[in-house]
Amino acid sequence: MLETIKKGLVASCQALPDEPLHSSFIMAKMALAAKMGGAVGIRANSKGDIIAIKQEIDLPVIGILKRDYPDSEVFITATKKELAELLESGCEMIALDATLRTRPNGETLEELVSYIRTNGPEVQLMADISSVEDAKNAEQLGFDCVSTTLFGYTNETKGCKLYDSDFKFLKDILQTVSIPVIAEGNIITPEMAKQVLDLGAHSVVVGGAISRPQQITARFTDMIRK
Ligand SMILES: CC(=O)N[C@H](C=O)[C@@H](O)[C@H](O)[C@H](O)COP(=O)(O)O
Repeated sequence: MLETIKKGLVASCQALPDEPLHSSFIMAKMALAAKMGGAVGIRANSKGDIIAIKQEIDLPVIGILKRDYPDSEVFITATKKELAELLESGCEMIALDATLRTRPNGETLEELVSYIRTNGPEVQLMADISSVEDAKNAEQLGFDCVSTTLFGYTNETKGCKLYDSDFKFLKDILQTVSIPVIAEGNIITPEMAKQVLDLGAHSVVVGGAISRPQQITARFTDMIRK
């Protein structure tokens, strides 16, 4: 999958239960629209959405499974249970929270990596990271790539945006690891997508700016009200 998405756009097509477009049917159509627009890969949440997307189009999929646990802040593919479900979805790559935070049920990131390498050796692994330390650790554990997904979404990085200080965080990660770095999170314009690729990102994942109409609409209404 990494070869297919090189220097291309991956569209994240996700709508959680509290979002208006929550529906595997709609996510599959969203993915089709993204393909028609030139996306080379899809990032999607849940076995049901991924299966629906795979029935609609032939692009490779980065699968995740978001689930909240009471004993941990980790919610993107947190435990082996989510990995097992994703292995049944047919996705080419699995992304998981690779922060150094404590996981639910005391499971460790190392255990999860070895679970996938044993049970789905053909599936590539993306580390969703929030810091330079996360990135280093993920490379050591043998992840195939890292993504800047969680920068701005942990207690330590709350309020940060990937584009802050001219994408300083992305530049730091690019200097830290030698595995491919995917730029993801708050990339909201075509210019930003081009910029992160020019900086050296392997590919770029865009979510809300493509597939969350409520976010897109708010960008217009916020500007009009100013
Ligand atoms: C932090 C978190 O839960 N991120 C999720 C990860 O899959 C998605 O909700 C994001 O849409 C995705 O990362 C793309 O980012 P953006 O929608 O900003 O382009």
